[in-house]
Amino acid sequence: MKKLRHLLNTDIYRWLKQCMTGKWGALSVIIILNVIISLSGAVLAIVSKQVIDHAVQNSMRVSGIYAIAFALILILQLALSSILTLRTVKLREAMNNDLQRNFMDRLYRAEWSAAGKYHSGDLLTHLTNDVANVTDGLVNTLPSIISLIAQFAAAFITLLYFDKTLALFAFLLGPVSVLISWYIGSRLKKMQHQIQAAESRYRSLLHECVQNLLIVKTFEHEQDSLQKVQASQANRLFWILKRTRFNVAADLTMGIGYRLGFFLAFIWGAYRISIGAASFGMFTAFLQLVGQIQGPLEGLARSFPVLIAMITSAERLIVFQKLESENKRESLPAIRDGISGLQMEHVVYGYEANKPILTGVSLRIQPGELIALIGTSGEGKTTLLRLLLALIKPQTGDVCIIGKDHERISLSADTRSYFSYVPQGNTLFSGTIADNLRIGHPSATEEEINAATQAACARGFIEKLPQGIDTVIGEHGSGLSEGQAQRIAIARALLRPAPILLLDEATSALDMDTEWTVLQNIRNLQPPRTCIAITHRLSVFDVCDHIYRLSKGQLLEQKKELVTH
Ligand SMILES: Nc1ncnc2c1ncn2[C@@H]1O[C@H](COP(=O)(O)OP(=O)(O)OP(=O)(O)O)[C@@H](O)[C@H]1O
Repeated sequence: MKKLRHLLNTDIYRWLKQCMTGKWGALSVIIILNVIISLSGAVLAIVSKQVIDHAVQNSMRVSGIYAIAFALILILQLALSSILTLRTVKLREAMNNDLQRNFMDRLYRAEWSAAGKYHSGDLLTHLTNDVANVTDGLVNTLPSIISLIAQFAAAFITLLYFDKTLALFAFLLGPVSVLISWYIGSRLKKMQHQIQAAESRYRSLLHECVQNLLIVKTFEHEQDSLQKVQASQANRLFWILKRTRFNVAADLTMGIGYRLGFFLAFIWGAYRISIGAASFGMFTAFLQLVGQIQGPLEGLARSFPVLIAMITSAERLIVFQKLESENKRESLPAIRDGISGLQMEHVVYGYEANKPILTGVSLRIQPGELIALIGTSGEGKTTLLRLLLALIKPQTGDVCIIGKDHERISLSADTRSYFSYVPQGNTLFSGTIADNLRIGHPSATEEEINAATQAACARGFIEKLPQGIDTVIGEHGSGLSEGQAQRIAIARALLRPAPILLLDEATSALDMDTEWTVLQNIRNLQPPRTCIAITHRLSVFDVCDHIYRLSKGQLLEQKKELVTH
């Protein structure tokens, strides 16, 4: 009973129905085409009986007319099959794209801390395998099940008309098939979850190996890495083979049953001819119809694993639908373009309960000030920026933006539009330098781009590149030096029309003079921007208005003279 309830989980069906919104028409056409093609099989059996019986009775003209009808049905079947293929591919691709877009949308809307728990390889498995399983189930398997049922019903009724005993015998196979399929289904579902989990682990590993190619090579880690891949492949193979063995055993059991049924029907038909109870035409129609009853039953049993894969994948995708959303309103607050300050009061935050990283941080930054944030590694400097970006929320305390007229705006996903951010590490996309810069401001003019690259000390080296700003760079800025990539990331942040700039060791790869010039340029921006720069360099302190040190979860202002000497 519990298994039954699990298989009939209404959440899944509600979600699948939602996936089909706007596509019922296209799916209906596919179902109708499938049903027509299936039913034409029963018509073909009746027509073939007429062709043979009239030929045996020497009425060749009537037999010929039926033969033409037979040929026309075959042509119709071919034509409808081609249309069906085209329609199915179109709907499948549309569904695939919608589901993938919807998944990405959920991911972007979800709380950063919740979405960040997933490995990128796992997310890719959801985006590809699970989405493909759901589309395949809805677009291919579902219409095929309906047409198989129609085919079964039509063949059964026709057979009932010709021979009641055989029809009832064939019908008995129905409930038996359903029971066997149900048993197979409930066992397969568990295996399918294991397979998808193994697939996710495998992809995650491959993804990391490819991303860290440089580390693997320079640490001569090739053999270890390949061994890890092999172990993960073995685990994945174990589950795939387990499922395949189970499927083969189930197929074999059913196959033997169906072939035995066909054999008995054959003997029965031969016996009926021998006693003169059936014609030769009836005998051929007979065998076709028995095939058309058993075929659907076999087909239905084969559809079961695909349906189970669809349900399992739907369950995995639904988990993402339930990730907490950020509640973004997407309206731009009024003072976004003005100068803003910041205030933090007694902020406490920890990623895990009872393990606070920030234990009572208070800070006030006046509009237009440039603040240096220092502290030993792991003290929580990046965490503080994440709080400002509302990627995480303080457990207690208050953080707000102070507007030009001293109005307070509490932080939320919406106030992210007040901030521009340069995170640690290389965060460039593959594409041209211009594409990367326009992430900061999609409609930026050439003058704005020039001003931003100039302020970030990036204009000089960009102009020396043969393609200039249209130079194509690789993944994570490959083709550029670390310092050049950092300057493009800073220019991208400067282009964003946001009053507060957050720099997380954004100048760490620059030489001291360039770093100093970049910060000085930021200081001289018009309109001025409030800026927090996390840095470990003493040289930049004289550009800053204040220096704060994060230590043991508390923020303390440092005198410049004390830090620099
Ligand atoms: N997503 C996360 N989940 C759990 N713990 C985290 C997470 N990110 C950081 N931490 C932990 O929080 C603490 C502060 O990390 P944070 O990155 O803020 O330090 P930091 O001062 O910026 O360090 P660094 O100077 O090395 O960049 C560290 O102990 C780190 O292990």
